[in-house]
Amino acid sequence: MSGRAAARAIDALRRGWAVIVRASDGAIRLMAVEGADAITLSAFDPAGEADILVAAARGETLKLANQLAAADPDMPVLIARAPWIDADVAMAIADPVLDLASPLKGPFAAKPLAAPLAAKAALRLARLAGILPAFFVTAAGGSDAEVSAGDVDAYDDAAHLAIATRARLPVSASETAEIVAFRSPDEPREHVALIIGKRDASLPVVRLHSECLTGDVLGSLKCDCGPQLHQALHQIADSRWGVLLYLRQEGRGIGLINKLRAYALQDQGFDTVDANVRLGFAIDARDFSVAARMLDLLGVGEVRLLTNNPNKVAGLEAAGIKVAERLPIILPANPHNEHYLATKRDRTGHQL
Ligand SMILES: Nc1nc2c(ncn2[C@@H]2O[C@H](COP(=O)(O)OP(=O)(O)OP(=O)(O)O)[C@@H](O)[C@H]2O)c(=O)[nH]1
Ligand SMILES: [Zn+2]
Repeated sequence: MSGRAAARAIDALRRGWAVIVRASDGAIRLMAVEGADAITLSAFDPAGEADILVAAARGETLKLANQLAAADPDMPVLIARAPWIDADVAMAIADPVLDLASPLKGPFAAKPLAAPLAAKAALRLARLAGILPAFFVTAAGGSDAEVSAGDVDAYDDAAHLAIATRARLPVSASETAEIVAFRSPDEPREHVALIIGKRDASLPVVRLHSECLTGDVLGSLKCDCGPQLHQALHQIADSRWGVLLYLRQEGRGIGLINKLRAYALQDQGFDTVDANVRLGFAIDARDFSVAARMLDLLGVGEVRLLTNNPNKVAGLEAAGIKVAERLPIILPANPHNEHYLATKRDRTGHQL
């Protein structure tokens, strides 16, 4: 297993380069639809025969399903290439945000997948690369960067995360705080922990905060992240001691650009859950084992967790951290995030 192969494949896909994905059932050669243009597409596929692989949910919107969908509803769909499907049409097939502006005409036809496991690994790679889950696909061949399904799965394995450095960091919520930075050799995202107060034998109050550029930095009113971050820092400062983990899991794990695509779908009337699904991603793509590993490296095995999300409690416990108590973190809604908070309460089990 090689973290390097997955890192190279992710980098290549983001740059619009070809990648070969190999699984136990075969291999496929792919290039991201996002970012392809007439020139790169004809270099990738001179014969104009590459089919288009999309997530099951996108297939559903296009009224297409894979031959194996009955057994596995998450099975990606391979759309047969037709001569009129160029790079621009493929982008309209890939990106649901464009549906209003360019209603898709078709007819589209689904083809059986030659290597379903390789196709599924390709879609996992799309999430890790923060791109739309849509690819031009040909049979494997040539000398492009190659990655195995096992490499893809091992890529964000938290096991290799280590403490890189630590320093005192007085913050407005508490002058007694220390920042600890974590790094993994395989993965560029740097997570940090802020330890607040004086550590003692009592259970720490812990908050897992997933990065939200729009809310944390720009003061977005669409979500509750910014105020929650500051409230959490103060709640921890008011306890004996605790830890805030700042996790680089922007957009519940789908990345900034895909989150903003989800926002564009929300502008069209979809809620936060349906927007993720429509893009072809899980409702919540986060993996809390990274948080568990960080706590473990800090010597914390049991916590009082600040969250309204029972899935966070379950995720952390599944990864080996004991959650002695769940502490709610409740903030007033505003007119822009009222619907978002109601969706979290009604559709993702948040206890608000
Ligand atoms: N994909 C997507 N991500 C969003 C959206 N709104 C906010 N986010 C992301 O959701 C994450 C914030 O979730 P958290 O506050 O950590 O967790 P939570 O699941 O709401 O649970 P709590 O602990 O109760 O706050 C951040 O990564 C945000 O970027 C959205 O509409 N779509
Ligand atoms: Zn947010």
